[in-house]
Amino acid sequence: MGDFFSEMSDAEYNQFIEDIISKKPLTDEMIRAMLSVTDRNSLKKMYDAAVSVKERYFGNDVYLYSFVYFSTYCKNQCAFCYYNAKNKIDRYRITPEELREMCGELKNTGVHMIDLTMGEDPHFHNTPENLLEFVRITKEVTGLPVMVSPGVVDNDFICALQEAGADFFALYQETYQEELYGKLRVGQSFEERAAARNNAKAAGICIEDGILTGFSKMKMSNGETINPSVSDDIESAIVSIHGMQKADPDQVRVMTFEPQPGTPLAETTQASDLMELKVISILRFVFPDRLIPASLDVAGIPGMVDRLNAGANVVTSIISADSKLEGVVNFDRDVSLNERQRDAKSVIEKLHEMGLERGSQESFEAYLNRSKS
Ligand SMILES: C[S@@+](CC[C@H](N)C(=O)[O-])C[C@H]1O[C@@H](n2cnc3c(N)ncnc32)[C@H](O)[C@@H]1O
Ligand SMILES: C[C@H](CCN)[C@@H](N)C(=O)O
Ligand code: SF4
Repeated sequence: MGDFFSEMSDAEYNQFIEDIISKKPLTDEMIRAMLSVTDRNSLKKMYDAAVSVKERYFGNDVYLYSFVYFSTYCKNQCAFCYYNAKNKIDRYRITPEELREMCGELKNTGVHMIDLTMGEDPHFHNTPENLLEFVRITKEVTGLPVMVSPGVVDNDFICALQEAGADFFALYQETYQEELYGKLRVGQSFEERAAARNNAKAAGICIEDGILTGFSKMKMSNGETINPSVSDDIESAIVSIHGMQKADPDQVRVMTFEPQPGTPLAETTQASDLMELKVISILRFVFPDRLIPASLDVAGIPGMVDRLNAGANVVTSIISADSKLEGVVNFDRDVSLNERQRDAKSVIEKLHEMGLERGSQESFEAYLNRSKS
């Protein structure tokens, strides 16, 4: 028995691509069928279709974001996250002076935007001026657009971030399967998280939403169980893709959950990237003209190649080679700093090998301005 792509004639396959480009919606049956594809040739056809759609809107342009994880303190206890408040790890918080120095180094590396990310650190959550100062420093020193990833903050804070110069607000729902959400973002309101992203959109800031895959075999260290139909990646992805559509995000992502030491989900079996690659292609079919990241945090530059070849057009989590800062998933946590290959120069070299180009800063900022209007 064939699958969604193997049964298509060449004419039907080309028509499928044209339908996607003209934004014909996918049915749940189509999404389920695509997520169920396992045959290598059919996967290649799915990825190639996604790349064809991406090329129609973005050509060979790829955009690069530098990642500044400026505070790893957090008051939350997300079951999947290394920086979970209960995890006994070394944490850091950089100073405004250190940020200024880092921005000076990042300024001319070829990145299009700086992503300022933090745990939900009370030092910034209880005193918003501390984060607003970081946004202003980054804008002043680099002159580049700034993404903020502060976690859930109230509307006044969001409006102040917009006034301080924030261009993008990243806040990932992880899943729109609310029972699964409750097991992942323990004690955190689903509605408040979604509302913060909507408030950022209303404040005129571009927004990024995102989901995780890799929970089909989740194992809670406290012995708690979860209904397999709730943690099933295919059903969760379908619910989540529709959930993300509601807020009309300017960027959408998917990442593979990587179990982290010292966390409630540490014993979960690490899933392959396959589901992430399929979801990237389906995100391209559902959001044909939007930014879709390939995160270096999950599988570095080798992983970036697969994700770009599945329809992504942004490379994120770029960390300069000598940086002492962390990633989030940190696939390379155990690699010594100077062996980490997540710098912009290495990324751009690989893009050229792939026949891709670093997009112009003008085209990136034109996208931001179109999205904000
Ligand atoms: C951007 S970082 C921190 C920003 C902010 N504290 C927040 O939670 O939104 C948080 C994101 O990284 C991703 N993440 C965290 N731990 C992960 C893991 N172990 N595997 C994959 N993705 C992970 C999740 O999507 C999560 O929303
Ligand atoms: C998850 C992080 C992004 C936050 N806005 C970063 N490590 C990434 O993978 O892009
Ligand atoms: S995902 Fe964000 S909020 Fe959750 S524990 Fe990690 S840093 Fe904190």
